[in-house]
Amino acid sequence: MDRIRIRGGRQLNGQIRISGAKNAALPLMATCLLTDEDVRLDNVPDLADITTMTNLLTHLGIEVTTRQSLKERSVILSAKSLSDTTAPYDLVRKMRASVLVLGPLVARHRQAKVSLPGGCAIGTRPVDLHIKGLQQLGAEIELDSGYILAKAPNGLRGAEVTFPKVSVGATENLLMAATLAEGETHLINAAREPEITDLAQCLNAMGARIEGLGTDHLKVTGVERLQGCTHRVVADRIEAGTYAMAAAITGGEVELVGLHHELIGAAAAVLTQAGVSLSETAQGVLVKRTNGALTGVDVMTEPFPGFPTDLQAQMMALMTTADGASMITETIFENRFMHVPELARMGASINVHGASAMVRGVKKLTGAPVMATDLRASVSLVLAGLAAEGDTFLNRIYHLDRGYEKLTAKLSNCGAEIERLSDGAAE
Ligand SMILES: CC(=O)N[C@H]1[C@@H](OP(=O)(O)OP(=O)(O)OC[C@H]2O[C@@H](n3ccc(=O)[nH]c3=O)[C@H](O)[C@@H]2O)O[C@H](CO)[C@@H](O)[C@@H]1O
Ligand SMILES: C=C(OP(=O)(O)O)C(=O)O
Repeated sequence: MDRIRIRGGRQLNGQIRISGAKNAALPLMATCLLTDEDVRLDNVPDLADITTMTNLLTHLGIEVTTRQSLKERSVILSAKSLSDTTAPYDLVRKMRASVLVLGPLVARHRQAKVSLPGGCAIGTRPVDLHIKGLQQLGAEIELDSGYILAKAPNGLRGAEVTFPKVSVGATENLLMAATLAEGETHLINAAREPEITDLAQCLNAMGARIEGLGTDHLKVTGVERLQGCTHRVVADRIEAGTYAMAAAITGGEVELVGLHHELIGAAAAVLTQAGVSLSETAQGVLVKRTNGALTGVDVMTEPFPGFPTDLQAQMMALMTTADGASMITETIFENRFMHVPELARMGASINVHGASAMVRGVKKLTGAPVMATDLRASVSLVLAGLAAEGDTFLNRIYHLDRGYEKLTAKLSNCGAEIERLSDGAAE
């Protein structure tokens, strides 16, 4: 199994091009199930999760063509006919976002059989809100042998769906399904993440009628059919936030290219408080420490526009060497502190009490062999390794391949000493 070796202590200086967002590209790929015309997506990141979604769509009978130019990758998806409406366990278990085919399949093809995704390292992650919402749109749903069996023989019909809890995935599934439902659908207490706005913009370009973009009340007037379109995937604000924190933890200066300042949102406000300056440039955002030192700040994860849970682990890594203490509270997932014991092995001082972690800044971290069980926890250990004295060896790096395109190249182009070691390479 591959590992990453990081020799810490190098400042990051230079430019990093921000890729298209994984969490936008995945639901966008599922939109092809809503039309028999081609959906072309530009700025699609080259990631393991995109390959998993490609494999799932191919399994369903979609023709997927990938075009790679010097700068970026495009994917053309054609769902002229489907050979299957089943998303099997073996594909769904690899990636929870596979459940996003449920809404589009039942809306256009009037039936779907999708494996229940099950829990994962960060929490139990049920899909009850997806199921209840689709039932409110008229789908008949049963659970059988680990599968969601959904049908809507006469098509879906619009309804008012109030989510009891904000869910990104449930909002996306319902939004896609509602585009082809008869009549009006109101999604109330909908998630407002920029990736949802990106999805709604793509659906509108396909002929959907969605209003209220960027708000927690999406109104969808169903249409009979959707057409193809070309859409550019929004930049990855989580990747950008991660590299902003990498620049800050090493005391360097990095320009994040291809990113609008507003997209970083609450993370930018927290970073500013911690002593990191983010200024707009012609090409993106320049990140550096404001006055040399980092200051401990309290952070609580929340649905957008709050501080994203997908940056919590990286923020914690940043706080390990800040002056003073920082209280980090995770409110979205019940088990998203797996990075804590590994950061502690590198010399961090962190105490967890329930959903909060108290981080007391230390003078330095030291390199160590570490591993993590999810994507963001893994990358937080990369950040710690960049700042640590000595060598860090990161194991189980397949998690990183799910969400960080060209991670080692992007960091080493900015002066990091980081390399991927193939199985058997000497330490
Ligand atoms: C592919 C993708 O975009 N993944 C993101 C998406 O995941 P995902 O869409 O799975 O996350 P949700 O927003 O749905 O989950 C938020 C919370 O709601 C709970 N919940 C969710 C659905 C449901 O039916 N019932 C229920 O109880 C979850 O367990 C969790 O505690 O949003 C998360 C929260 O910003 C991010 O961390 C993930 O990176
Ligand atoms: C939790 C994440 O992804 P997923 O929802 O695909 O597990 C993530 O991107 O941090």
